[in-house]
Amino acid sequence: MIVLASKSPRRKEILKDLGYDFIVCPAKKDEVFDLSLGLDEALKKVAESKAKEVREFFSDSIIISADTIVCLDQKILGKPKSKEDAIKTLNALSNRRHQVKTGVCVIYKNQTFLHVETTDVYFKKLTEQDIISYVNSGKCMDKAGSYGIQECDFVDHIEGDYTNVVGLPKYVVESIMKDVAL
Ligand SMILES: Cc1cn([C@H]2C[C@H](O)[C@@H](COP(=O)(O)OP(=O)(O)OP(=O)(O)O)O2)c(=O)[nH]c1=O
Repeated sequence: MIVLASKSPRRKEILKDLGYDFIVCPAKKDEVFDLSLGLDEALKKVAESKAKEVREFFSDSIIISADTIVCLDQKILGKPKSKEDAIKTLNALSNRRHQVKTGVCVIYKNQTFLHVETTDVYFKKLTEQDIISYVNSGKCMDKAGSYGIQECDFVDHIEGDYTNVVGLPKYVVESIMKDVAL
C-alpha cells in the first residue's frame, strides 16, 4: 500500500495523476527547519520527519511526503501568518525571481529516498490592487510564499518543473518509485 503523508489537496491530485492507488494520512507535528544544515538538507529533514511520523502507523507501506518552501535572497518565505504578512510577501516577490524548493521523501521498510527539486519562478510586476484582491480571497493562507501558481495570474514564467511549485514534483516521485525495491 502507498500512503501520502500530506494534507495538501494539490499533492493528492498530482499523485492521483500519476496513476497510483494510495491513502492519505497527514503528519501532524510542527515543521522544524535546522538551517545549520543548509537549506536543501534542512528541507530533506522536514520531509523525512513527516514520512517517519506516518510510518509509525503504516510500517509495511510505502510512505510519500514532501515539504515546499519559497526562497527569496536565501530567506525562507513559508505560509503567511496573517493577511498583512501575505501582502508583505507578495510585495517582496513582485517583479522578481525567486526559488520554489520541494523536498520529497519516500520511505519503504529500510529504504529512504530523499530529493530536493528547485524551480525558478519569475513574478510579474504586481499592483496593490492585484495583491489586495488575491489576499482577500483567502487562497494564499495555506501556501508557501502566499501564492498558488495554479490559481493566480502573478507568474510571468518559470524555469523548471511546474508540479514542483504546486507541491510535488511528478517526475521526481515517478523516478524514486521505480527505484523502490518491493
Ligand atoms: C508556491 C506554492 C505553494 N503551494 C502549496 C504547496 C503546499 O501545500 C504548501 C506548502 O506547505 P507545506 O508545509 O509544504 O505542505 P502542507 O502544510 O500544505 O501539507 P503537508 O505538510 O501535510 O504535506 O504550499 C501551492 O499550492 N502552490 C504554489 O504555487
